[in-house]
Amino acid sequence: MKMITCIAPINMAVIKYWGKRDEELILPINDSISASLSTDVMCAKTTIVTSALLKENKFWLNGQEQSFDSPRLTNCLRAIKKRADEKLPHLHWNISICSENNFPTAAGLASSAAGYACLVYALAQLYNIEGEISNIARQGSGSACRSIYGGWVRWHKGNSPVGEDSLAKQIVPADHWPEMRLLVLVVNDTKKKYSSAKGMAITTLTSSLIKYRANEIVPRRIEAMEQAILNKNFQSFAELTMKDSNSMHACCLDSFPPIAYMNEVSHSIIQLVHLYNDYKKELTVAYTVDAGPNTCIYLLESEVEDFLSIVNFVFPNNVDDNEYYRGLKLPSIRPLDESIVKDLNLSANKEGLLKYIIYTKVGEGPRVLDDSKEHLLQDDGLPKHF
Ligand SMILES: Nc1ncnc2c1ncn2[C@@H]1O[C@H](COP(=O)(O)OP(=O)(O)OP(=O)(O)O)[C@@H](O)[C@H]1O
Ligand SMILES: C[C@@](O)(CCOP(=O)(O)OP(=O)(O)O)CC(=O)O
Repeated sequence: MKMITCIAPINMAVIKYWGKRDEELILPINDSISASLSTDVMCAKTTIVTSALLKENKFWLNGQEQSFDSPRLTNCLRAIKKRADEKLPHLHWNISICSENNFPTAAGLASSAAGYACLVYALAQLYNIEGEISNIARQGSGSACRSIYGGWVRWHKGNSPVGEDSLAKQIVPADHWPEMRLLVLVVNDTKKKYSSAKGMAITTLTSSLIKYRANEIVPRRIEAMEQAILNKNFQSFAELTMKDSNSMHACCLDSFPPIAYMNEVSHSIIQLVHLYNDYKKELTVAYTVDAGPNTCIYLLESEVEDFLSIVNFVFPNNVDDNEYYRGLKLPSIRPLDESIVKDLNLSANKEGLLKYIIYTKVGEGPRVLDDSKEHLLQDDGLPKHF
């Protein structure tokens, strides 16, 4: 019997992956860049057990048994096993997988990225595989390849038709830009209508704008973004981040039928960011939105207090603070200055448009949890809480 438990981070893209050139192998039409986010705040956790006594392969996600036959899971498992030493006795035993996300699944918070990065990383440990595994995680979910590394990561789209060069590389580690923080403004954490996979398939098939984005816009923008990160140039980073998010959502709206992931709340957060940056006379906060209405704000630690007091004024809530503010410890949140309310002509929305706010930072890649108390499975391959 062998058992392994790992955790892996979600990541938040600043240059977005949107569109595939190969659906089955999950090969993208453009490079993308993201930051992996602290596993202390949000992570997927996966335990795998393999034993000669297991009668069949099993998979549980967030306490619910799932089919083991999903093509994405099968592809990852096949690709990993191909890299393992044929003589490993346990390579031919069945496996039990149990995974949990400590944040909402399939709600536009990159659960598939953390989930498949964790699965592939854990499988690689189980079968003693060394070296590049991001191109295997990619076959679970494209963005998962970036979660194989910590810090700032670039997914190179590659040119090979079979995808061996479509892999992620770390640009710089997590401690390169230690002041960088993220506020995830959770607008809606229910399951969305179009998964990223479905949405980007419609865009790739029907949008003419996406071709211009992939061939002209992103190739230029990606190099500028890499430089902005290397030089810790927040002005350039913020401009590129916001423009790229807008570009992805413009392509979604250019799809036929159009896909609208953002809602009115996302749009009013975006307007607020622009208003705030104009007021500060420089770009001090940057928004980015994935395939859902939740809006993520990249900002430096020194800006968190000011920006959050504005967000709280514009989006009042009556939720208990311990429930509303999640993640890292926030600086004290103070009421907004009357003068700013006047200068910016701010008005408060009705209560409850934001469900909660996650405060986090750039973090490390996947890792093994050695403590046996962390395992989600028992020796017999069944979940502990079954
Ligand atoms: N911990 C996990 N282990 C394995 N698979 C997972 C895990 N978490 C999520 N998944 C898979 O990812 C799917 C959700 O992916 P989807 O792209 O719809 O949402 P998301 O990743 O939360 O949002 P987005 O990618 O748009 O930010 C789940 O239905 C499941 O198949
Ligand atoms: C908007 C995005 O978050 C899209 C992520 O798409 P997925 O990686 O979830 O899609 P599949 O490859 O089909 O699983 C942008 C990004 O993370 O780059």
